[in-house]
Amino acid sequence: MARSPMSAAAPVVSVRTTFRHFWPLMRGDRRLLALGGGLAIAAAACEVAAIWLFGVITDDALAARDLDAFWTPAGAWLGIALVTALMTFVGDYLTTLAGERFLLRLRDRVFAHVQRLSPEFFDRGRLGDLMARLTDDIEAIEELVASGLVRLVTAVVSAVFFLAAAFYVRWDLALVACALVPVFLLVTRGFSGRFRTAAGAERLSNGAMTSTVEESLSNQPLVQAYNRQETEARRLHREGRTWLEAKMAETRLSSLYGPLVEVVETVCVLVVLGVGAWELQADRITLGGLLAFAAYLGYLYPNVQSLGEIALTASEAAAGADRVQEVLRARPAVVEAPAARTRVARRGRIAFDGVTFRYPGAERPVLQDLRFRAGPGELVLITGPSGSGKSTITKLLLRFYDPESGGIRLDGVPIRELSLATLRDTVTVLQQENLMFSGTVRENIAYGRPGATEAEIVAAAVAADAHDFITALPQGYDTDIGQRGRLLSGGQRQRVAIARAMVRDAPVLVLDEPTTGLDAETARNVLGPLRRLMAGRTTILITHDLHLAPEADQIIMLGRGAPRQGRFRWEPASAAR
Ligand SMILES: Nc1ncnc2c1ncn2[C@@H]1O[C@H](COP(=O)(O)OP(=O)(O)OP(=O)(O)O)[C@@H](O)[C@H]1O
Repeated sequence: MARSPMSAAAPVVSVRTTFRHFWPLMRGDRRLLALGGGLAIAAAACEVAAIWLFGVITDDALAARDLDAFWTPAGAWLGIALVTALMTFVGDYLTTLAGERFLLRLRDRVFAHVQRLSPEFFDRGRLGDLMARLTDDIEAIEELVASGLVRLVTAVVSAVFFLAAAFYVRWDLALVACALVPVFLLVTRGFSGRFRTAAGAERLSNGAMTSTVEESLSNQPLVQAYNRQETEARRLHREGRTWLEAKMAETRLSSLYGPLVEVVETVCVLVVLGVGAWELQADRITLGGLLAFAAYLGYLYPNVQSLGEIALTASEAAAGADRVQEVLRARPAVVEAPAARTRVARRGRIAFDGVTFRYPGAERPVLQDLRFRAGPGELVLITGPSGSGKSTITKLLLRFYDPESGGIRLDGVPIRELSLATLRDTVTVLQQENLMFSGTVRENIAYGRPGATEAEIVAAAVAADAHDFITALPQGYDTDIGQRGRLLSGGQRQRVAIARAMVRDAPVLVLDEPTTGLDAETARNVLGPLRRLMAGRTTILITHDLHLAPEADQIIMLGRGAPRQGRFRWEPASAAR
């Protein structure tokens, strides 16, 4: 497996940097988030009032054995409970809505970025790991930037409320209760660094496991044909074990944290109750006052505890954010010119002017001083041994990479000056493997040009000799062709791909080994549709198969050194040289 361009362990970025980086994406929903947070804080204020009413009921109705004194505070308490319930519901709803919208925006942004990266990025990285970054890791960021922020603010403000109320009831007892804070800070500090490392390891092994599942499942025909099910199961088991260990290391920390803080809390509550009992005996506090005080502590401590948990979640989010930011830092191999042209003549004249190219990091160039020109209706056949750089020509023409020296022109305009969309709109590539999406035959043909009419789709299918087999399918053009079109035969997929290229109707056509994988008869049969597709267009045909050589206007032979080429009618004798 090639080394991934994304390192195994992403560089560590602080929680603050993560927050600063992703907060701008919250724009548009900040008010929603603030409203959600505001309601959560108001609900906490209501809790303070409710506890105060509880103290009033204890002293005025229960301790004084006076039922009349019960009704007013009880009614107020019920009213407050209803308002709190409503505010909690609306607050939760708004916070979640803001968080999910942030997530949607973030995912869209990362996906749009990923779609601009060169194929190189996908070739070197592991797809499953990238998928994990686009799902789980992005969600972790949401927990830091949106819902985490609201939880943090709410917990801080609530803690302040309950602490202030406790101080109001008995400041000296409240001071005893505050003894928790430094212990709590020390415990949290000790945990969060370790938790961050453990969470990073867990994210990483999660990515590795997803990659293994993705790879194994997408290669199932190979796995089953070679009886390698057990190897794959072992591979996944190994990754699963690593994940289990990483998850347990993380859980050991997160599960230890809660109980540890609770023990500290219990000690504090017991000290407060002990001092309270003494004060009660000396008549310096009422029973209602003491119970209300204890209740304020009962609400204060969970908030303090959740502050610690938020610190741990933030560490986890930062670990995920590192991995997402690494994707965002990846740069495409080519950059669009600032004032790129969006119009070309669309005639399809192409010129390679002394193109030399080497892949990033490669020692030797794949192509050296490649020169040729071609115009509408012409066929350039490119041949040569495997690995000689034939498919690389397509990648350069589509500008997935820029040449090291020399240049490529389209209708007289250097392709570096064109917008990528304009350039790629002008060129249709029929790839070696006919890539399909799951969906219907119609959708797959129309993929060539969004908005293609029914008549255009059918005409393209007819020209591609695909119409007859499509209408014989159970639901005709509406038949689902399965994952990556696997319910169709190789030859049928080829024709659907030709129909898709027809619908696209671009002036330049690149056929990359169009008959690879087809048996001799099927290959002969697609020649007709291919010729119809080529008619009037500038065609580059990359092939080992020299069937179409006699029709070529130019043949370029790639190999070691400079390409050999000629503008000639094919004569088998010259092929041997
Ligand atoms: N993304 C890449 N990074 C580095 N080297 C690459 C990359 N893609 C291809 N190569 C190398 O460049 C050379 C040319 O590859 P290319 O796919 O253009 O060959 P080809 O002539 O089309 O081969 P085939 O006939 O087998 O399809 C090969 O040696 C290959 O190993």
